[in-house]
Amino acid sequence: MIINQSEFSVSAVKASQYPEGGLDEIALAGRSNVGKSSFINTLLQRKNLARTSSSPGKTQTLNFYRVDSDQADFYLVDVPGYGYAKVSKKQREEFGEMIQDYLETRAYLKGLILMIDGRHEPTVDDIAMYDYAQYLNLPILLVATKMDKIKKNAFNKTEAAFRKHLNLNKDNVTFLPFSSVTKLNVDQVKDWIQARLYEE
Ligand SMILES: Nc1nc2c(ncn2[C@@H]2O[C@H](COP(=O)(O)OP(=O)(O)OP(=O)(O)O)[C@@H](O)[C@H]2O)c(=O)[nH]1
Ligand SMILES: [Mg+2]
Repeated sequence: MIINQSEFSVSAVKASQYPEGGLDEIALAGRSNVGKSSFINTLLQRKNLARTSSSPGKTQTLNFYRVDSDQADFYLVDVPGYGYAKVSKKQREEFGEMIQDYLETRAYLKGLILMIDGRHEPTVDDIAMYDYAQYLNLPILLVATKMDKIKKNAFNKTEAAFRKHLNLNKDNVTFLPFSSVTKLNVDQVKDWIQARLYEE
């Protein structure tokens, strides 16, 4: 897939604000600071389209990015990170509701990219999110992020740590190590998205 153009489309906190274009959507979920917004910029070859930050909790709304490609056009949807301690309980509940509403009701949603920090074992929150993603019954691309921080010969350790906590032997799950710094596996991510856009 070749990406021709991309633009920020809309921020939403409720269904009435989702875009009406009728395009398929691919959502990104993962802990705060795991690298979701960086992943979008890397994939779309844009420096600062999605705002990134070294302090967690940067993305607070569902952000829809419209992507024009040589295949079908689609939206990438940046979802606020979970497991961020510095928000109030009420705020966390509102976040949860906003994310659940979107993931459970959006008919255009064709796949979920779940991002987990490749430098550490999956956390309790990561495992809960993975279980929830299974319940949603969507194709899942499980991405191990920040792999530029891991030596090549330790890659299998990361995968083993993931396998220890998450059942990866499922038809709907694809696992990929990734780095926004070295652009590791960007083409494989694009291939996975492309396949989702032509699935019934
Ligand atoms: N080394 C390295 N750092 C990365 C990578 N991806 C992201 N980062 C850094 O991790 C921090 C968080 O990145 P973001 O992309 O803002 O993370 P996010 O998941 O969107 O965070 P929230 O919006 O808070 O949920 C930033 O300091 C990034 O520069 C990567 O592949 N390698
Ligand atoms: Mg973000």
